[in-house]
Amino acid sequence: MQFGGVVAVDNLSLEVNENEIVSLIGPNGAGKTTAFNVITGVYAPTNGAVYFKDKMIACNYPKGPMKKIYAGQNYGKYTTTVKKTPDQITKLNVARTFQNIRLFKDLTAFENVLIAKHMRSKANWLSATLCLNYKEEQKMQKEALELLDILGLMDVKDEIASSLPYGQQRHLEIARALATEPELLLLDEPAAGMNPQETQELTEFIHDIRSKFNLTIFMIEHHMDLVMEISDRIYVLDFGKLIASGVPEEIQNNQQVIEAYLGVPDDDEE
Ligand SMILES: Nc1ncnc2c1ncn2[C@@H]1O[C@H](COP(=O)(O)OP(=O)(O)OP(=O)(O)O)[C@@H](O)[C@H]1O
Repeated sequence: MQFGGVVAVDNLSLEVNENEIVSLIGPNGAGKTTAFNVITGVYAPTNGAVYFKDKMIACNYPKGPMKKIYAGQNYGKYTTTVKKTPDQITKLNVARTFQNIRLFKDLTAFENVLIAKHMRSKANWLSATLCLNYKEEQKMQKEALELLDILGLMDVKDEIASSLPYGQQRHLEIARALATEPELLLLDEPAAGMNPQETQELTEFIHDIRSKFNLTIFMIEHHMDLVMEISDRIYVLDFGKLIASGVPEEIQNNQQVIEAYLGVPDDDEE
């Protein structure tokens, strides 16, 4: 993925298998969020492809002015264009949360989850307003409440999202992502801004939702305790390039990773 002359993600190839928890780590600016944005259809890759359950959901190759300035590898390898919007990718059962929380700030916690439920539904807001599809609407409301309960947000279901403490807003974002009934859940720095105790609770919580919702989880995270405890496998990016991949023990002992990342304490690390 190249932005003008900047190669943000360079020849990255990775896979996440069903039911795994896989983490993508690396220093600031390594290209992690860009990789998520390519996977979820926010950006078309400059030269590359993304597959979900063996189906191509994105594919692109250098075109127009990019033909001249493309600085990556595998020129000529990709020859088709497949571009699904983030919305279409959500409908394929891929959901994500964002580094900077993106809730509907002026709606309640319940409404935030209910809107996400509507993503899965044939009913639209108009038919909901006119009380068409009454049964489906009732079912979605019930499921939204169940999710709020599981996420420990029942007490604040009628609170305006922006008025909730930060930790609860993060939980609400996950509830909203789960409401779209994903098979693959992408979490972009879910523990950002959390203290060690909240981070530990989140670690257990991510474990729980994987089994409860039969999820595959792909996660960007800077909190190494969480990453090392929870990940089945880890990929490490540095300056857009993959420098290591493996199980947590391999990553912890990889000299290149230690130098690039683990050796440099993050500001919010203990
Ligand atoms: N829309 C964009 N236009 C231009 N450059 C971009 C754009 N998005 C990202 N970049 C650049 O791509 C590189 C990778 O950024 P990215 O945000 O993906 O890194 P990151 O690993 O997620 O960092 P962080 O941990 O700080 O979130 C950076 O050099 C960034 O400035």
